[in-house]
Amino acid sequence: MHAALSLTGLRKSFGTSRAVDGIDLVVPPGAFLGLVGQNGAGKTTTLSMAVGLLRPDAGRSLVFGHDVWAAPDEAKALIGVLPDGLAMPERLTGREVLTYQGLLRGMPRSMVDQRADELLGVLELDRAEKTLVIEYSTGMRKKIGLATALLHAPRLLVLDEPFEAVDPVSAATIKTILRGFVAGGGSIVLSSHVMALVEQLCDHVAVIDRGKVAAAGSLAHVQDGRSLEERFVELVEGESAAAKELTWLSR
Ligand SMILES: Nc1ncnc2c1ncn2[C@@H]1O[C@H](COP(=O)(O)OP(=O)(O)OP(=O)(O)O)[C@@H](O)[C@H]1O
Repeated sequence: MHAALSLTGLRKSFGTSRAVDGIDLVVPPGAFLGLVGQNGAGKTTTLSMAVGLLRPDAGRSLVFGHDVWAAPDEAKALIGVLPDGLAMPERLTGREVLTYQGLLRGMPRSMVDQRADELLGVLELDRAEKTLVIEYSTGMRKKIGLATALLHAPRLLVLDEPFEAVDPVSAATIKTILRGFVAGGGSIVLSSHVMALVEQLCDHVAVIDRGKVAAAGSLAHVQDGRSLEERFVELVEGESAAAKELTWLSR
């Protein structure tokens, strides 16, 4: 059986700075993997290359065995993506965004309408009916982005910080949707800075540090008997930085 996602030797430099430095990662089918790492570690760059939004300098990304660059139609039909800093058609309403995306994917209009109704309802995007995306809050943009990623019922979801700026009620809804997606046989890769959330939701973890995989595997394997936060700090050697103080703030 093919892996849901298989990354081999992914590399990307921006100018002289190497953002991703040889990432190898396998996401088994049915896995819910949390990708964690410090700011600038290379998570977004890795995920963008994994889904075919950014061309790597070297390496491959296979989605259920389909190369995202050599066989983009097959690969992209299987993935739903919530990219970082989502570029959206700003002058459309939330419903129009879903209709546009659904029709672009070749879905029948009746199916697009029915799923859009359900997604807007479940994600409580009531205002989305009439409000243009340009007027959305950050959290609403995340939610309509997630709805877009789910619309065509993909087999793999790749979500860049899906809970960022989302209120607790909506976060609970999103967690339920994602758990249901995995229970139904789907696979998920999500990036997050919130270790508690990764521990709560994910069964696999990959820790990225300075463009490389510092640790990857089942949650229990990576935790190695400690909390994910403790293990993370240890792996990325961030303890000394975390302990630094601004002495001039003390009175
Ligand atoms: N388009 C770009 N041009 C130049 N440098 C970039 C570009 N995109 C990313 N970088 C650099 O690549 C490195 C990795 O960035 P990336 O956004 O992948 O990190 P990240 O782990 O997602 O960080 P964060 O947690 O802060 O979102 C950083 O040093 C960043 O400055």
